[in-house]
Amino acid sequence: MLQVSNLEKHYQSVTAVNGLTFDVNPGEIFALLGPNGAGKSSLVKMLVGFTQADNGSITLTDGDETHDYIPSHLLGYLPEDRGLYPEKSVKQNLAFFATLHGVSKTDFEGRCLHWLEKFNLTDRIDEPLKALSKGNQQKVQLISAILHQPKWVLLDEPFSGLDPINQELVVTFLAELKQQGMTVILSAHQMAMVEKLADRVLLLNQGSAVIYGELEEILLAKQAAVIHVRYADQVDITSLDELKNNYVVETVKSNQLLITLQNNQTLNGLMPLLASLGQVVELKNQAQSLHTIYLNAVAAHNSERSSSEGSSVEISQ
Ligand SMILES: Nc1ncnc2c1ncn2[C@@H]1O[C@H](COP(=O)(O)OP(=O)(O)OP(=O)(O)O)[C@@H](O)[C@H]1O
Repeated sequence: MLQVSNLEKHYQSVTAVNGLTFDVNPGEIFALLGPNGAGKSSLVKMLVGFTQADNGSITLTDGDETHDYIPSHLLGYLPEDRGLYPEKSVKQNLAFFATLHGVSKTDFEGRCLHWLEKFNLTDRIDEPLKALSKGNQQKVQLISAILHQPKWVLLDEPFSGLDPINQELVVTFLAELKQQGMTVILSAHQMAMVEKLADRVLLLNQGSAVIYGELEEILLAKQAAVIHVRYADQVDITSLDELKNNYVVETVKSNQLLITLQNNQTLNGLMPLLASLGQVVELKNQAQSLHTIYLNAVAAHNSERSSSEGSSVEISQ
């Protein structure tokens, strides 16, 4: 288990990571999300021990041992700055990393062929890396990170630079790592991919946690809150004060409403009001994608931050 508590990282005047607390459970796929500059890479570098935290703690428990970062013998790492040997062949590159991690020759041969086939790269095995497209080089780098079958896999933006077909291959790749019992932490900007595979997510903004938890629960909570209603005929919400004054109602079309339930409001309370407006022919939850949830949460957090900064400026004046 990985436990992060009140972690902070400052660079001169910039607070890159601002008091983060979260856990990563063994065997799960954990996604770090957030806009550019949110602090993901700074966090990742502390998790792998490349930089020191200014405050707080990281505790990795592995059997009887504890570590204050993920040690290299337990880790498969795809760093933000990629680096392989362009003049060497695909196989030589992979063999180099496998040897570095003590993988036997027999294990290497089997795993190398297995993953190259999964990524449609089998026939490129003897070509120099520089002859491959950037996306294909990235796939080789991904393979190099996990050939030694580490317990923990940390991937900084594994989808970047890949076309949709190759992004899907990476989703399959990550699902297989999970199946093999590895714990995967990844940072990513591709919400559709994250939605397909993450068990839990941590959304960062300006170094702080904005959303943290089970992906399924996050999606369900948002889904339950927005109700789409379609009537047989057009309706006039101004005729019903109790609805328009107490609920957030948006008229989508003359016969369709979108209602966002606020704290403590329930469908039971809403139903009689909806029925009194006209004949309801369809009532459904409006699913929100992770993409929309992300955008709304970041926008709300930014406006909260700027209004609290604004008020503190007024006080200091
Ligand atoms: N070495 C550094 N020196 C000074 N500031 C830094 C350094 N590294 C990161 N920062 C700043 O810390 C903040 C967080 O950056 P970080 O790279 O961790 O974000 P990120 O979420 O990984 O962004 P991206 O999605 O663009 O990779 C940014 O404001 C960045 O400019």
